[in-house]
Amino acid sequence: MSEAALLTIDRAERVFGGGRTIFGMPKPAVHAVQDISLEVRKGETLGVVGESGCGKSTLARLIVGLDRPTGGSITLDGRDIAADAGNDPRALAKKVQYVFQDPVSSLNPRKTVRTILTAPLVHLIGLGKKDQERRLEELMEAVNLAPEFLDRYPHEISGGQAQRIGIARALAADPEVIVLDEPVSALDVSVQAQVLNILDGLKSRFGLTYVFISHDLSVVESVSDRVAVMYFGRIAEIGPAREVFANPRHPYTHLLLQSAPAPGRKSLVPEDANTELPDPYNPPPGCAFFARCPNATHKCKESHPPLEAKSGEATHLAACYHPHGGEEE
Ligand SMILES: Nc1ncnc2c1ncn2[C@@H]1O[C@H](COP(=O)(O)OP(=O)(O)OP(=O)(O)O)[C@@H](O)[C@H]1O
Repeated sequence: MSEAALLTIDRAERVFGGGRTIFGMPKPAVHAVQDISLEVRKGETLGVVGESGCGKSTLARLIVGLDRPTGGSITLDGRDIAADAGNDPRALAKKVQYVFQDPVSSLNPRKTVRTILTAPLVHLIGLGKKDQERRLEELMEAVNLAPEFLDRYPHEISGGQAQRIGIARALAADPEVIVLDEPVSALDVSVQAQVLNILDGLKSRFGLTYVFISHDLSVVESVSDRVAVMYFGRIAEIGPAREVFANPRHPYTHLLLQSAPAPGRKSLVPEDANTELPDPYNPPPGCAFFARCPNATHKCKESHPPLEAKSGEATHLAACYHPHGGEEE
C-alpha cells in the first residue's frame, strides 16, 4: 500500500451463486466483480464509469461493507472492511458512507427529514439533544437547505432536495469516505449541476474522499481526479481523469469517448451495448471486450491481459494487449 492510500482494494472478487446443488450439479455463478485492485488516496475523487451490469454497484456495496468479497480484500486505513462490517458496523459507518441513486426512495416516507437526520447523530455519534439541534442546522446549511425543510416528509420535497438530504445524512456521521452511487442520475440536468457543486464544496470543506460511480461520462469527467473504467466486472483502464479522457488506451474507453465527443459530451455509456456483453454466467477466458474490439487478436481471446502501464505514465494503466496510441505487445 502506498503511504497516502486511504482505501485499498486488493484483487477483490464478488461471485454470486456458484457451489453445487444437492445432486452435486454445479450451480451457475455470476462474476460481478473480478480481480479488482486499486487505491484511493485521501482527498481524491475516484470516478468509476461503465455500462449497466459491469459491476459498479456491486463494487460500491463492497466498499461500504453492505456486501463482502468472495475473494481478495478491501481495507480502509489498513482495516478490513468486511471484518469491520461484521464486528463493528457502527465504527465502519462513521468512516464510510453511501449515497444512493434514487434520492426519494432512499428516504423513509414515514419519517420527517429531522428524524432521518437525527438517527445517525444519535446512533453513530451519540450526540445529546442540545448538540443534535446545532448539528442538524449545520448539516442543512452544508447542503444549502433552509431549516424549515427539517419538518417536511420526503414526498414534500423535490428529487434534488431529497438527494441533498441523502448527502446530509451521509455527512452526519462525519465520515472519511463517501461512496456516491449514481448520485445525480435520477435528477434533471440543471439540478444535477447544483448537487455536483454542493458535493464539490463539501469535499474541500470537510476533507472528504469520494468514490463516484456513474454511467455518465460527462459527470465523471467533471468530478474525478482519477477514473476507473469498468467492463464486465473488471477494470479496463484506470488513470488520472485528464489522461484517460485525453488519451484513452483501452479500445473500450476509446469507443465510449468516440460515441460521446467533447466538449459537453452527451454522454451516457451505451445501454444497448448490453446485448453484446458476454454471458456473465460463463465469462470468457480472455478479454471480455474481444467480440466488440477493433484491435482484437487471437491472444485476446485466449488470455486476459493484465492491467498495466502502457506508456511512460506509470499511473495510467490499461488491461489490453493492443492499446490505442502506443506500443503493442
Ligand atoms: N445479488 C445478486 N445475485 C446475482 N447476480 C447479481 C446480484 N447483484 C448483481 N448481480 C449481477 O452482477 C452483475 C453486476 O451487477 P451490478 O448491479 O453491480 O452492475 P452495475 O454496473 O451497477 O449495473 P447497473 O448500473 O444496471 O446497476 C450483473 O450481471 C448482475 O446481474
